Amino acid sequence: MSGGDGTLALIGAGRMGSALAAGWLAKTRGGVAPDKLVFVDPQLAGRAAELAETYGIRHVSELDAETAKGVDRVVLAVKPGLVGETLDALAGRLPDDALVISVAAGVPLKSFDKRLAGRPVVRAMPNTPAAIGKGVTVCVANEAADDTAIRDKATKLLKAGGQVEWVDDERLLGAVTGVSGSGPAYVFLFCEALAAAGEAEGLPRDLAERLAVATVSGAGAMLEAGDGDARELRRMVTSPGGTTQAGLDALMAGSGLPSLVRNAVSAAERRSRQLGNESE
Ligand SMILES: NC(=O)c1ccc[n+]([C@@H]2O[C@H](COP(=O)([O-])OP(=O)(O)OC[C@H]3O[C@@H](n4cnc5c(N)ncnc54)[C@H](O)[C@@H]3O)[C@@H](O)[C@H]2O)c1
Ligand code: PRO
Repeated sequence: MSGGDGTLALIGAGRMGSALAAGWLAKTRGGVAPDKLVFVDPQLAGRAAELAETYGIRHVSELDAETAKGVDRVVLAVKPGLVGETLDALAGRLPDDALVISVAAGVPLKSFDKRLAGRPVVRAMPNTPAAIGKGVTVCVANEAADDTAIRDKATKLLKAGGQVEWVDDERLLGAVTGVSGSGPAYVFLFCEALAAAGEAEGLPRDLAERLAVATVSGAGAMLEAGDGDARELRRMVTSPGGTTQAGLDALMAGSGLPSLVRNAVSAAERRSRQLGNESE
């Protein structure tokens, strides 16, 4: 089981919340019993609705006092702008020692400390590959959660989605959001662009899409296998004066792909700080 005998409340069962819940419910990874999980969301839809139906998970539109009594872990996955009001509604109901894990981009620990005085809070940044156990989550603890047993409890829960890393400096979470939180979207965009380019060169659309998906996932699997870092693996594909070199030269023309990626991560990091300020 994923730590504790109490109920795990997922507040905000949208895209990220349901990706996390899929990991908790996977027997080999999360092993959270469906009757120990409650979805708290006024509008249960999509993947979360499917999970609720498949596993018979209880669903409420807000955390009522009776349900809240049995809660020992809360994962908060509402939009950053809704964190404040959601916490205000929760604060008086949650048991004092309930662990709160927030995945809201940008929302700082101090916003939680202000509303949940003394409660252990972990601010975490996961990503959607958590749904298949291939995600990565970076965490930072507030003072009340800065304790091995509490960190272990959070790690155990978040590990159902993949790797878990901890940092001590909360300011790093913005850069983490820019790299791994938003990162899957950059990779998906690259995959879309690769398929579209193949189609533009005359490949049938469905073949171009299959080639792009196989290439992105094959390259990712090689990185994961650890038979070399990204630079070494890239060199293995690149014959001097060959086709890959011609393609890479085009990717590096002008300001080049590294500069575009640098700008993307920086823009996401900046937006994360803005979301934090807007959530105050
Ligand atoms: N989507 C991602 O890749 C990703 C990655 C990391 C972190 N996050 C963070 O996760 C959070 C949710 O993002 P998302 O993409 O899943 O958004 P989403 O819109 O898919 O999900 C948000 C959910 O919150 C629900 N909700 C709204 N008000 C609520 C309330 N008062 N109580 C309970 N539930 C309520 C909505 O009905 C919705 O289902 C955000 O804070 C985001 O920064 C998202
Ligand atoms: N998705 C959320 C957003 O786009 C946070 C990281 C990934 O704001």
